[in-house]
Amino acid sequence: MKTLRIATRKSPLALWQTEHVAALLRARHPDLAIELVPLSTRGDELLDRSLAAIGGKGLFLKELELAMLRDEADCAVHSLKDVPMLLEPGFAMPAILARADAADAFVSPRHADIAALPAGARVGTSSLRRKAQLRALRCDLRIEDLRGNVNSRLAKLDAGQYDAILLACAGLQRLGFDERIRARLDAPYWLPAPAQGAIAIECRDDAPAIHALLAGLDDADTRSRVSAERAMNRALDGSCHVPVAAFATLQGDELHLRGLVGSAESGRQVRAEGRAPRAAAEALGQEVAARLLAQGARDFIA
Ligand SMILES: NCc1[nH]cc(CCC(=O)O)c1CC(=O)O
Repeated sequence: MKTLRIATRKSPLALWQTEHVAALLRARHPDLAIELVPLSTRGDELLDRSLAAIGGKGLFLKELELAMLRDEADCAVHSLKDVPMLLEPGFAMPAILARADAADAFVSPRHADIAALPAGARVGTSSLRRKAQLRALRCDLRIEDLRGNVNSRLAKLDAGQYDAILLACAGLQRLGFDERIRARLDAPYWLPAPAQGAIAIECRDDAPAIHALLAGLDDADTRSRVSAERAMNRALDGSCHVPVAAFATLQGDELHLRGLVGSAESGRQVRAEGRAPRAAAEALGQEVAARLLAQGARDFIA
C-alpha cells in the first residue's frame, strides 16, 4: 500500500476526527502516506428533516461505504454512535479508538443547567433520546428540533432561536468549544447514546493489510464498553426511531451497563442495569435489554 485513502464526511467534526486518526497512524507509521477523501452523505444534505424520517443512521455511512466498494477509499472514519447496530455485509470495524468524554452537554448563554431554565424555555435538540430525558425532568419545556453540524447548531443558539441546546461533550471538546459546556449531563442520572464519544474506523473485510494496520489503533476497554451498549440497543431493535440510552463502565474486568428507554412525548421511561465479566459484553447488553422489555419498554418501541 503506497497511500492510505481515508473517507470522511465533510463536517468540521468529521474532518477533525479523521485528521486525528491520520495523526495517530502517522505517528505509528512514519513512512505511510495518507490522503483524506471528503464525501458528502445524504444525512448531511437532508438537514431539514429528522433522521428518523429520512431513514436513520445508515445515511451517514452509505456514500463512504460505496467509495470503499469502488476502491476510491481504503477505510472510513465514523462517530460510532452514528453507525447502525449491524454493519453492512462485506465491511469490518478493525479499530475503535479510546473513548473521549461520553457525556451530553447543556449549552446556554444565560442558564446554568436544566433545573435553572425558566418555565416554558425553548430547548433545541432533534435527538429522541435527549428529548425523552428532558421531558422526564421538565414537562413544561418547549423542546424544538435542531439539526445540522455542531457549529451550525451553536450558531442557531447564538442567534436566539433557543434558550439552550443539548450536544455531546466530545464533539464540543474536539472542536475547541469546551467553554460552551455550561453543565455536564452525567450518568447515572442522564445517559448518553450507545457508543457516544467513540470514533470507529471501518474497512472492507477483504482487505487484510488495511485491517491489520488499523487494528493497531483499537482500544480494548472502549470496545468492551461499546459492545455492551450496542448489543443492548440491537436487542431493543434500536434505531433513530427509539429513544434508547446506554452507558457502560469497566471496574477491573467487570462491566457495568446502565440503559434506559423512554418516550419523547410523555417523558415516561424505564431503566435497568447489570454487571458481567467483560468477555460477556454482548450477553450483558442482551440481558439489560431483556430487563427493559420486562418493564414494558416495548410500549415505547412500537
Ligand atoms: N449525531 C451527531 C454526532 N455524532 C457524534 C457526535 C459527537 C461526537 C461523539 O459522540 O463521538 C455528534 C454531535 C452531537 O451529538 O452533539
